[in-house]
Amino acid sequence: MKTRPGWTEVLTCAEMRALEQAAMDSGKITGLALMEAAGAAVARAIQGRWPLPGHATVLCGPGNNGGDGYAVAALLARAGWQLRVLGLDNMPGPDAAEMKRRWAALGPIELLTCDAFRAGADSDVYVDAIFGTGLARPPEGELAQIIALLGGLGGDRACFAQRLVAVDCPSGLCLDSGAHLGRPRAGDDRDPHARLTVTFDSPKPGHFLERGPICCGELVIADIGLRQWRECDGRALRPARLIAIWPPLAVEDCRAAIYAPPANRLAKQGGHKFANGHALIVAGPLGQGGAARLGARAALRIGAGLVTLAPPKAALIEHLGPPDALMRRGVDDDEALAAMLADPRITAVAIGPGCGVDRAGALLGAVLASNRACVLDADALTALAARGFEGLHDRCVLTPHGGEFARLFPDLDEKLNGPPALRPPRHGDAAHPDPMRHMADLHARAEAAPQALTGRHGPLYSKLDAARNAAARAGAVVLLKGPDTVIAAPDGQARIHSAHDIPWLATAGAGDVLAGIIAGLLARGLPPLEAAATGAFLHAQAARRFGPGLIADDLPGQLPGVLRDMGL
Ligand SMILES: NC(=O)C1=CN([C@@H]2O[C@H](COP(=O)(O)OP(=O)(O)OC[C@H]3O[C@@H](n4cnc5c(N)ncnc54)[C@H](O)[C@@H]3O)[C@@H](O)[C@H]2O)[C@@H](O)CC1
Ligand SMILES: [K+]
Repeated sequence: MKTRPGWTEVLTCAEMRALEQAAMDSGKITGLALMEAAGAAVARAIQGRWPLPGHATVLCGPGNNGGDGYAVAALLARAGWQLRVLGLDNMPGPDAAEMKRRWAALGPIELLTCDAFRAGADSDVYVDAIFGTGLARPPEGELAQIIALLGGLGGDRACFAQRLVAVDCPSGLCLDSGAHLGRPRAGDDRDPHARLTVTFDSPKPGHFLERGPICCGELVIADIGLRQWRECDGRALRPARLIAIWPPLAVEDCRAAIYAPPANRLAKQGGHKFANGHALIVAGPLGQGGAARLGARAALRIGAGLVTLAPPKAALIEHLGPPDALMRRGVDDDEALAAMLADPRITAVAIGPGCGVDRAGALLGAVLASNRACVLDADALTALAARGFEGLHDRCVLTPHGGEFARLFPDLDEKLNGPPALRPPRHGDAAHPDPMRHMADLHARAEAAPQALTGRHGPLYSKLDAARNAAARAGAVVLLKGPDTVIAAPDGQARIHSAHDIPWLATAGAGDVLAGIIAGLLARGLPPLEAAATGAFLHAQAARRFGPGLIADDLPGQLPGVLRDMGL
């Protein structure tokens, strides 16, 4: 698969509202015009996928998402579609009311109830315009049941999933977090899955996080005329930029980021190998060197000029094999490491993979005192949790998975996932004797007290919030791993990399390779946030390029092809 790397800006729901308000306050555009543009974008997306007019059922909720639904209905009807529109007996805001009035001149509005929904004839397309960014609490009563029906409660999951078009999001999804309000965080069978979601101006975090990518289906980002406010005045509305690195969107490429690092301290050395930096990968005791070797190989492949592997002297014998390009130097203690790091040509360090917690704890002080750009992963994170954050600085990149994050930031983890006793087992946890039973227990407890797993008031605390809070507290870049990787810097800048499409990347040693790629990019002079975000992307691209059957050893060898695909 050849994809060009791209990125797109992401707005939280509050930022989206602020942007819309700024545009309307300028007097140059009205809310009604925005809603017309939104409705037109959804109608266009439907007509693009169902070129022949057919039957459509449009479900309109109480607010502006519902207003978009009435606008879609009117446009489809004018294009020759047969429409069935269900809505609420309420008085929405002025723009949605105008759309409702316009539709009412064209056709009837049935009351949006379960019975009415079930009674109607089958449709080619179902448009979910019940809730969008305004969802503030879990849907209840009839609306909750209709949403559950769309999710396949009546056994119709497969039948709706291919025909469901979501306006902004499948209803019930919190667009700031990607979780469902008042529902088990790990998801639920009743969550609607759309074939297509059309969102406006910019994606929201919930399109990329947690259940979002699974429930939204194909994501279409429609320009509705807000761009000029986002690009000019919008800066003031969004002090901390959030960017999603999202392969299908080729907005810009990251070629410049990789091969013209702006801050390469050694650039003046021209084409010399030291101009590409020197990465030091700390390795562990005899018999545990594989993880660090994977990282070292990845650092070489991503273009670090030199890579040195540093195991204890007694373990050097384990590293006699390839790659021959790799240098090896024994390091037994913190003094030896400090002496090695006195060489200014070493531009980045990675410590943790296969290191052993004791050795990582003993060497961590020397790594941090050297003030070098560094990646702290695996055992180094466990050691850090025990030792505290003193000495961390803004050139450190912490790469925890969920379990390591919980050890480092237990309060943030609890805010995100609920008390440890109530969250699903995950990577890094002590093995649960019976994971299936454990999940069943969790679901039962969540049914009894849904607020135990997610809050009942939106927006929910998100993985993005957790990573940002963690980065601010640690004073370092935090890369929180998962199918949705969030990377945050202490100043609030953040990146999301969504990789739900490559489940085969969850394989032993993949994290060690990621640490090596980031160390290689840091060694080349990339700033820590960019090194971590670009690293996460390249790592995922390598897995995409290889496909299923991947083992971590395959990843570094894919990197040259990934770079070639990007035109490098
Ligand atoms: N912000 C923008 O720039 C634009 C927004 N548009 C549409 O407007 C939507 C947001 O509109 P709204 O803010 O009106 O919100 P929604 O239409 O998403 O929410 C509906 C209303 O229901 C109420 N509500 C929330 N949770 C509820 C619950 N559980 N049960 C019952 N009622 C509940 C809220 O008070 C809200 O006003 C977007 O998703 C999008 O579809 C578009 O028209 C284009 C421009
Ligand atoms: K919706």
